[in-house]
Amino acid sequence: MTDIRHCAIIGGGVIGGGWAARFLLAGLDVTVFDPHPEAERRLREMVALAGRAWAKLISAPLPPLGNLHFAVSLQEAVRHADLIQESAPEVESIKQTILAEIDRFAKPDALICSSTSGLLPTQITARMTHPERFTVAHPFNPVYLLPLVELCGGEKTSVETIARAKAFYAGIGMHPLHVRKEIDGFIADRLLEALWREALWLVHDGVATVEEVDDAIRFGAGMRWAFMGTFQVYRLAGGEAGMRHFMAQFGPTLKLPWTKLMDVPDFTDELVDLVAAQSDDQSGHWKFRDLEAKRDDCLIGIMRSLKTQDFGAGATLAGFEKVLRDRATDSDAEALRLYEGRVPAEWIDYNGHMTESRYLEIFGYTTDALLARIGMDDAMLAKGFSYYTVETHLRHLDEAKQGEAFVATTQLLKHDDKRLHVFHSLFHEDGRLLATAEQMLLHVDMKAHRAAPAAPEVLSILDGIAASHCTLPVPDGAGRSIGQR
Ligand SMILES: NC(=O)C1=CN([C@@H]2O[C@H](COP(=O)(O)OP(=O)(O)OC[C@H]3O[C@@H](n4cnc5c(N)ncnc54)[C@H](O)[C@@H]3O)[C@@H](O)[C@H]2O)C=CC1
Ligand SMILES: C[N+](C)(C)CC(=O)CC(=O)[O-]
Repeated sequence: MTDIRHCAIIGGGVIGGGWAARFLLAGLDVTVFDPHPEAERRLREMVALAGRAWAKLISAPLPPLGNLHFAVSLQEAVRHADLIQESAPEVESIKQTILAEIDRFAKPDALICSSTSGLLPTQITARMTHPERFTVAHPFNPVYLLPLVELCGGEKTSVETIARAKAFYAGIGMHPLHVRKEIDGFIADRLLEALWREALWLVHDGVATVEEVDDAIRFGAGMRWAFMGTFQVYRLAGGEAGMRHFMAQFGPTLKLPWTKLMDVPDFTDELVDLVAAQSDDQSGHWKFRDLEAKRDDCLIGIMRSLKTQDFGAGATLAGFEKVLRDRATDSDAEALRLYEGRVPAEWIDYNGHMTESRYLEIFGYTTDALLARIGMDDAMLAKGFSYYTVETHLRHLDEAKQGEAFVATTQLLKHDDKRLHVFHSLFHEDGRLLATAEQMLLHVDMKAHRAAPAAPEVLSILDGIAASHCTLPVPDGAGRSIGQR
């Protein structure tokens, strides 16, 4: 763990939102400045999406979520931050102004990073007084899932800054790649842009639709790129004779007019309309958030599978889970806070306090929140799978009055592929324990009307929660029956 605990994000769009989510999930506090009126809503939605993704991805105890705050000015956002992640629009003059302002208001020891996709660090830091503490930290969308972050310093960036940034990003589950030469586009976007150019030409020339271009990637090379990149893949394509044979055989084709390389198609209205219309044909039936969730689920599948191979991004994930396990102390582990609210007037009975059935109602909502947390979502229901509660032992311990606030927490006692044994606790806002409910749930195949093993992704989330909750003491009252002293 580094000394960085509080991060500021300037520009909370697609990338700033992704950073906010990754930082918060890693337990860091985050302050965001973005003048756009919709920025906070969009960013909070992204944090929710990322929380869902991490719950599915990571089988290790996560630290408590960091605190999220929206500042009304850049100065307010950066003044207490240990790290500032500039994620404003990709315009050199905007970045120069913002970085100069960050430099002016940040703490002297703050690390200043930019998410730029390809602008030169020396250029964008031209107006900073202390560019030695600056580095580009270029992420990939979705930032909360993809581990790569390219670090590229400018002429004045210090060696310590790069070392500090490397340690920080590695500590939040990323793979920092130091781009040692300052170049436009760094490494990854140079490659991505070459592919993007060729793709546009293929559509422009009527050779293929956007869908056909995507199919050419996703059913072939794209799958192997995910874990081997280009050089390792081509080494194997050279057969036993390896890279030398591959180069001898396919080197000459590079001279054939296969690619357009530096030619950029003009972004005429016709081309933009063509690409946009074909993209609508391909994906217009998807709601934006659903397509994001599908992308995330596919990435999670790839990363979890790579983890079993201890290879590429899977090895990074395994390393991060180890860090999380090592970092988790008994005091870090805590029951999940799943449901909170206030006692409404209609819940009050003739005794002047919350009536008994409402306790079970609250625990029912708590169970629903737990099921959502472990990935038992609408898609799972649509497939015909759910959890049913088969037993509850409810203890009424104290009373709550109208308007009083409460919070319900859950400790996972035990689980296997079909059973879920949980212990809910209901606390009054003043800290009094109001009630507990110990429940057994069964995973059910609703079409077959019988218990069935839960999906591996659900079980892996449960494994992650169990890894944390096994350090908690057995709650007082667990395993009790009526009349027992
Ligand atoms: N979208 C992508 O795929 C990737 C983008 N990047 C880089 O991340 C940076 C941000 O890009 P996106 O998030 O895609 O853009 P975006 O348009 O989604 O977000 C930019 C945000 O900056 C805010 N903003 C504008 N002026 C501001 C100011 N003066 N102060 C604070 N906030 C301001 C906007 O309101 C907006 O919410 C760019 O440098 C981009 O090159 C890096 C990797 C991938
Ligand atoms: C399009 N882009 C240049 C902003 C893309 C990136 O920088 C990285 C990514 O996520 O593809």
